[in-house]
Amino acid sequence: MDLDAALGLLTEVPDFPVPGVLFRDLAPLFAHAEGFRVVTDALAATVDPEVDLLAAVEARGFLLAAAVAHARGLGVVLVRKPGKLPSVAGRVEYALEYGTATLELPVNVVPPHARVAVVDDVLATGGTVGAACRLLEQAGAVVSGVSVVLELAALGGRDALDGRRVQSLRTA
Ligand SMILES: O=P(O)(O)OC[C@H]1O[C@H](OP(=O)(O)OP(=O)(O)O)[C@H](O)[C@@H]1O
Ligand SMILES: Nc1ncnc2[nH]cnc12
Repeated sequence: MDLDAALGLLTEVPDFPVPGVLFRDLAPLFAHAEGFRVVTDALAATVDPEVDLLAAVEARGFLLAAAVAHARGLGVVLVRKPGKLPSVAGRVEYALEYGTATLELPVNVVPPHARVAVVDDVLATGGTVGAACRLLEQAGAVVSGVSVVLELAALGGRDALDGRRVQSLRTA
């Protein structure tokens, strides 16, 4: 299966989770052994060889980052939604395409000056990945780049990331 066919496993769901949003559902891709491998290998190839660590945002980002981490021999910083972490190193609030949210960074997982690549499934407004980048940078890390499966260009996520390097497998 090639990358185009693998990305063809994504489906579009109108008016989810709120009216007016065209939701891009990666569940069929995650459930397809070959499609998932093709996409995670392609995503792994976008990650700067010099990085020390990956970071990902709960929940879909965790799945992709774990596969990329395995492929590249890296660890993953788990950036979490509120109330999950016993000790919080940093917290940011941000706006989503559909609502607002908060992310938290665990203590003692990001070494100062670590070079970190952020992995996620969808870049929409950039609120989520931007918040993760700010958390990592507040902790003293350097964000070397952002790798996503799908970029929704009309929502301006790339511009919201203030010049950080963004690589997407597909732009819609
Ligand atoms: O660029 P943005 O506008 O911030 O949107 C992209 C984010 O939205 C989705 O996460 P969601 O919060 O829906 O969580 P999930 O992974 O738990 O489904 C997606 O997984 C991205 O992280
Ligand atoms: N349209 C969308 N589809 C899937 N995930 C999203 N996250 C933010 N916007 C999204």
